[in-house]
Amino acid sequence: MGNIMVDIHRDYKYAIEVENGLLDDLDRYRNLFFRYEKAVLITDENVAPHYLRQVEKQIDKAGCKTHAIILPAGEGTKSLEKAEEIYHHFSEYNLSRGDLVVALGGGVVGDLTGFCASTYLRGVDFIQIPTTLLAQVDSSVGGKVGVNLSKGKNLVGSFYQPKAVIVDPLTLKTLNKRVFCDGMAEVIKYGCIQDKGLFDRLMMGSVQAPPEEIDEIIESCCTIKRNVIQEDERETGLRRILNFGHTLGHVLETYFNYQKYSHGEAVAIGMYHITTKSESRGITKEGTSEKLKELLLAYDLPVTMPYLEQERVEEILFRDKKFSGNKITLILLKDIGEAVMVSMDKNQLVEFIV
Ligand SMILES: NC(=O)c1ccc[n+]([C@@H]2O[C@H](COP(=O)([O-])OP(=O)(O)OC[C@H]3O[C@@H](n4cnc5c(N)ncnc54)[C@H](O)[C@@H]3O)[C@@H](O)[C@H]2O)c1
Ligand SMILES: O=C(O)C(=O)C[C@@H](O)[C@H](O)[C@H](O)COP(=O)(O)O
Ligand SMILES: [Zn+2]
Repeated sequence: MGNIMVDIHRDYKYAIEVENGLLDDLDRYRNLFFRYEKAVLITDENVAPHYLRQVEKQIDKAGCKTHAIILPAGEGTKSLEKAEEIYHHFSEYNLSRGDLVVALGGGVVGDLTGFCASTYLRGVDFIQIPTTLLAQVDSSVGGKVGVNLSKGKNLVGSFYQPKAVIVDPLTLKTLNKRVFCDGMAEVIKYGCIQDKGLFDRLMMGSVQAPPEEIDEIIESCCTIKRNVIQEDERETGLRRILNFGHTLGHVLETYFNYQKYSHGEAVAIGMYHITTKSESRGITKEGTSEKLKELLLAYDLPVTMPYLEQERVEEILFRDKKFSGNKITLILLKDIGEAVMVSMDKNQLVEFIV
């Protein structure tokens, strides 16, 4: 059980605490809550019945008045329309720069809440209480916040770090299997890009939610992400490796209007597909894509590319925010645990992945 410090620069230093039962022990954050007169808690309809009251009670007890916003669950909620609704709530509630916003939920709630916190009054403090595996290993850390447009994934957003990340792996007990496996896609991503030991450990046996070891896995992933973002908060270099599998993954999510594939599933197909391509070109060690496929399938994640119309793929692909002019940096594997960045132009990208 650990406390991982993120130290980006003077203004951005926060702890990621990972501990079973932490949601029953928010008293240890009383010095943080005490700083704020009021807090707006944002969550969704699936998370609220399990955890909202528990969190509200403890924040209230610390002397910070709470107000809750319960959103519909699902990727469709990560939208400008919902952001606007949240801004209205903030203004009705007279939220000030001296108040706090709390994201209690998965990556959808976290990304949207962080985005609203980063933009309302040009910035209100926020904390992350992630309740899905994906949010605990990835989205709650590192400060990428934002919303989707129908034309593309996460096209509107900012970098805005939370004041704290509070991870209670016991919340994973109420997740359904599909959502748990989504999170495993990002865990597998970390193994692929930087941690062969983690990849091999996953290959040795199936991890269920929440097993004894899930807290260790969460900590390993958060430590990798912390190290990456401490070196490169704004994704001008190393941070790009966290996007392995995402170039195609985001195309798939957008192409099907965020309905067919969850984020983890789309990333799973993206990682496998790109690795078969790079392997066939001799960039990736032979056999890597087979190993990756075996691991993804073990977590019921998809690997098969659906039929896609090339014109529409290109239209979505070319809006990827990793483009700078005509050039994009694509993340590939040399081997399990070793990512490489390859710069290519639009034509080369299409040739490479389509
Ligand atoms: N900001 C980042 O760095 C980053 C990183 C990775 C992914 N993301 C984003 O995260 C989003 C996906 O997040 P997600 O997979 O957590 O999806 P999600 O937030 O939609 O949650 C998945 C489902 O699980 C439910 N749920 C959440 N916690 C629960 C719990 N403890 N018990 C029962 N049900 C629970 C939710 O209501 C939802 O139905 C995508 O939009 C993706 O782009 C962002
Ligand atoms: O934190 C990052 O950096 C990542 O790329 C993590 C990804 O898992 C995540 O899906 C992220 O939201 C993708 O960001 P985007 O900038 O490609 O939209
Ligand atoms: Zn992701």
